[in-house]
Amino acid sequence: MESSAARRIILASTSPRRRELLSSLHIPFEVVPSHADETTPEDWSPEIIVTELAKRKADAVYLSLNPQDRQGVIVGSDTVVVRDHVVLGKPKDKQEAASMISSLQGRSHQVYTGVACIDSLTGETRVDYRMTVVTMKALTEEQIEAYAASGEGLDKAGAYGIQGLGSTIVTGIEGCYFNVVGLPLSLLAEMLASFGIAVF
Ligand SMILES: Cc1cn([C@H]2C[C@H](O)[C@@H](COP(=O)(O)OP(=O)(O)OP(=O)(O)O)O2)c(=O)[nH]c1=O
Repeated sequence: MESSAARRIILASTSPRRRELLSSLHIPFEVVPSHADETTPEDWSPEIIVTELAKRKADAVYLSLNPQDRQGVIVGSDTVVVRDHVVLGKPKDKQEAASMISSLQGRSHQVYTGVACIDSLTGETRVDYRMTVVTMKALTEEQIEAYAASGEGLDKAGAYGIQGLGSTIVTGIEGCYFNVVGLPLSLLAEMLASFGIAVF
């Protein structure tokens, strides 16, 4: 298998979480923020939304590279929370954050993350996703307001962060933890391996 040092990895993301998660694989990478259009038709399923948006994010960076700089593998990713078939992205303010948490507490929901990898040398693209079930404890109105007021969930799908204070309101998960935080590392490692990049 080709050495990972021979291929660049470009993370097409503005997310500090995705950067931290990718760092934990101990492979060199660079970050190029991607500003793709994230609007989607109403009737798209969560699977289609996250795979299509992951691809759009990776594509935007691919297209921004000079043809002579196209050597690395570009990684794009997108996360949504789904409750009763309703897709929740990031809240627009603390009020919407409180209403999202109110709808998620005391029950389970799904978190979908799509990952797209583009080999910028050949244009070959792989896209896949993972789904994790997250269960949240029942919360009082005061607890919901206090958590929303912390601001932690404002830049996160579903208005919470399982990796922060949100850890105290999540009672369990089924599936990949890293998928909830925005980058399913076991899936990513498989996708990189298919491009000849071994993480160990
Ligand atoms: C549910 C959940 C989501 N999140 C985050 C992961 C994603 O960064 C974010 C969902 O928004 P995304 O639109 O997937 O990503 P982003 O805008 O943060 O970054 P990018 O530039 O790559 O598009 O929510 C957590 O950090 N913790 C959680 O528990």
